[in-house]
Amino acid sequence: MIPVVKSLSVERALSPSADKFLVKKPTQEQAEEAVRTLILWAGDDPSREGLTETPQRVAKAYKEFYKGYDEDPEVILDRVFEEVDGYRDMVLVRDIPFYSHCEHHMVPFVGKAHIGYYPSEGVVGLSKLARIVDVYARRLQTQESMTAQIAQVIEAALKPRGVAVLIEAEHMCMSMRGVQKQGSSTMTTQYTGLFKDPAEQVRFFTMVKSPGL
Ligand SMILES: Nc1nc2c(ncn2[C@@H]2O[C@H](COP(=O)(O)OP(=O)(O)OP(=O)(O)O)[C@@H](O)[C@H]2O)c(=O)[nH]1
Ligand SMILES: [Zn+2]
Repeated sequence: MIPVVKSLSVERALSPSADKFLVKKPTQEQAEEAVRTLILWAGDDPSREGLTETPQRVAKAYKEFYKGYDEDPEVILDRVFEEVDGYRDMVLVRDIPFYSHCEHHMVPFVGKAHIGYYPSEGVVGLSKLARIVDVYARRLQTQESMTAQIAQVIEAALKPRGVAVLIEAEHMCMSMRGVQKQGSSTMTTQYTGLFKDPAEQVRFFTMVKSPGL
């Protein structure tokens, strides 16, 4: 859940999934000023030559890192293909790479998502599953909420007989700072419908980890 930013006036929805948390978006100038403050906080001089254009670049990069706030996953999953000649077995898209930022430190966590589902009324374009991963990855959240949100939106849009989402990632907040445990990875899973059955979970996991192309 995204907390209300009380110091900002109620004006603009932060994201489609957070309609009730309305905040005013700062101007480009305000964003750049905030970056200058952080450069000072780091101990450097924002007016030295190498750093003068940095605030502008960081503000631009943030637009890319967090563009998921401007995207609606339900629109992405809008198109369902019903003609699949009776295909009913699992559809699995695995090894979808993503870059995200944890909401606790705003430091990257990087990994792969695997999404499986059993179709009922139709199938969705395969690329759309990867796009859904990016929508949530490009917002601030925890790995757990990202996993749950991906499963929920597929469930709502496709009404499949079951959805399985597995995410594995390395959190830079655990490797480059804090506890400093390089190479540890975190796995999260969310299962609905048929995937509540442990045998289905084993099948999903076996397919995810089977040798690739
Ligand atoms: N559950 C969960 N925790 C996360 C995620 N990303 C970062 N964290 C953790 O968030 C926690 C924040 O803990 P705090 O004690 O409030 O902050 P901190 O002092 O910076 O913690 P340390 O990382 O232990 O130095 C840390 O344990 C992080 O490892 C995530 O996606 N899911
Ligand atoms: Zn973190």
